[in-house]
Amino acid sequence: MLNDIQEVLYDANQIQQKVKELGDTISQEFEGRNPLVICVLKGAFIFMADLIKNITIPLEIDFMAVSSYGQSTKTSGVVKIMKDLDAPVQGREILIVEDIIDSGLTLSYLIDVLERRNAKSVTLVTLFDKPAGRKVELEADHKGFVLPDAFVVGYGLDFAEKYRNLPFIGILKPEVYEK
Ligand SMILES: O=P(O)(O)OC[C@H]1O[C@H](OP(=O)(O)OP(=O)(O)O)[C@H](O)[C@@H]1O
Ligand code: HPA
Ligand SMILES: [Mg+2]
Repeated sequence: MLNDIQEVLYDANQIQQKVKELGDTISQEFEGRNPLVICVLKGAFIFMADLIKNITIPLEIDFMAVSSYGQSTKTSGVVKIMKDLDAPVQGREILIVEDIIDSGLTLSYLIDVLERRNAKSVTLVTLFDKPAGRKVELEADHKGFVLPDAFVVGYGLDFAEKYRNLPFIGILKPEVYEK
């Protein structure tokens, strides 16, 4: 698996440090608001678990699974809900937890869904941001690292469901997906 990585961008320690900073900021911002923290599966599951351990105020969690990449390194452009939330979001203060914003299509779709369901507020935190990939205008309220224009894996992010368990984020060698 390690042979398929061209370059490690951020290692496990650097990620944990950043996640703690994000947890501190979010704890202050959401004091007294009892946020509903939504994990966007599958990619965000590791970030979600680490982040909420660094949030010190009361919160609730829920999960939504959406998919648009499948076996490719390019978005299909069609965001499919594979699993919906368990509970209504009407009147709730939502914090969406995402692993990466690339084209922005996944999150613009999700934000639209949550607003149509009458969430009170929607705030966006992403660990990784790849601004060069944008197809729609979208900015996270909080972000960890800005990444170069390359396909990355690890810390929850996959290529064809592989590499999610790598503890770091790294660039996948193009020969892995170009063959
Ligand atoms: O900004 P975008 O171009 O929409 O890309 C970002 C989304 O793509 C990935 O999910 P994917 O569809 O691969 O599903 P997964 O989380 O199950 O890997 C990633 O986890 C984000 O949710
Ligand atoms: N890697 C893995 N999954 C992704 C990426 C990426 O660079 N961009 C959007 N989904
Ligand atoms: Mg994926």
